[in-house]
Amino acid sequence: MIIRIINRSKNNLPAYETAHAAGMDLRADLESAVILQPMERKLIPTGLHIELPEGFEAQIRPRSGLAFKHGIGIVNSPGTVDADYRGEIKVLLINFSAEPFEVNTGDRIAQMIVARHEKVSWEEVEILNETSRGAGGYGHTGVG
Ligand SMILES: O=c1ccn([C@H]2C[C@H](O)[C@@H](COP(=O)(O)OP(=O)(O)OP(=O)(O)O)O2)c(=O)[nH]1
Ligand SMILES: [Mg+2]
Repeated sequence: MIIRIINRSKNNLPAYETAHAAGMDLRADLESAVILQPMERKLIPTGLHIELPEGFEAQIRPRSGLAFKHGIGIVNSPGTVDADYRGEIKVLLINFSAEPFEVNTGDRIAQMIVARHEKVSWEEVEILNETSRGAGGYGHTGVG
C-alpha cells in the first residue's frame, strides 16, 4: 500500500532494511547530538508526518540490537500512531543501561510497523459465554 508522508528531516524516507522486514527503521532528526544518561528518557524527533488510511495504525517499536547492545528501550512501547494524527512522529527512548548513550541525527532509533486494526462497537450484556478458563488469569495455568 502507498501512504502519504511529509519528510521534514534530512534523512531518507524510512525503508525496509531486508526483503521481508516487518518494520521500517526510523532515524533521529536532531540539530545536535542527544545524550541519554542511565535511566533517562527523551522524546526523539524524526521529522516525519504521515497520513495513514482509516483502519490502520503505525506501531513504534524498539530495535533489538540497541536493546541488547546498549539497553535502549522505548518507554511507551509499542507506541501507537493514530490514523488521524498529523503531527511529527517522535520516539520516547529510555536508557536502561548503566552507561550514557549518545543519539546522533540519522541514527536508526526504532522501527515502525503499519498494521490494520478493527474498530469495534459495544453490545452491552449481563452475562458472557462460559469457557474452561473462566476468570482464571495472571498465571492461572502455572508459570513452569
Ligand atoms: O511513540 C509514539 C506514540 C504516539 N505518537 C503520536 C501519534 C499518536 O497518534 C499521538 C497520541 O499518542 P497516544 O494516543 O499514544 O498518546 P495519548 O497520551 O493518549 O495522547 P492523546 O491524548 O493525544 O491521544 O502521539 C508518536 O509520535 N510516537
Ligand atoms: Mg490517545
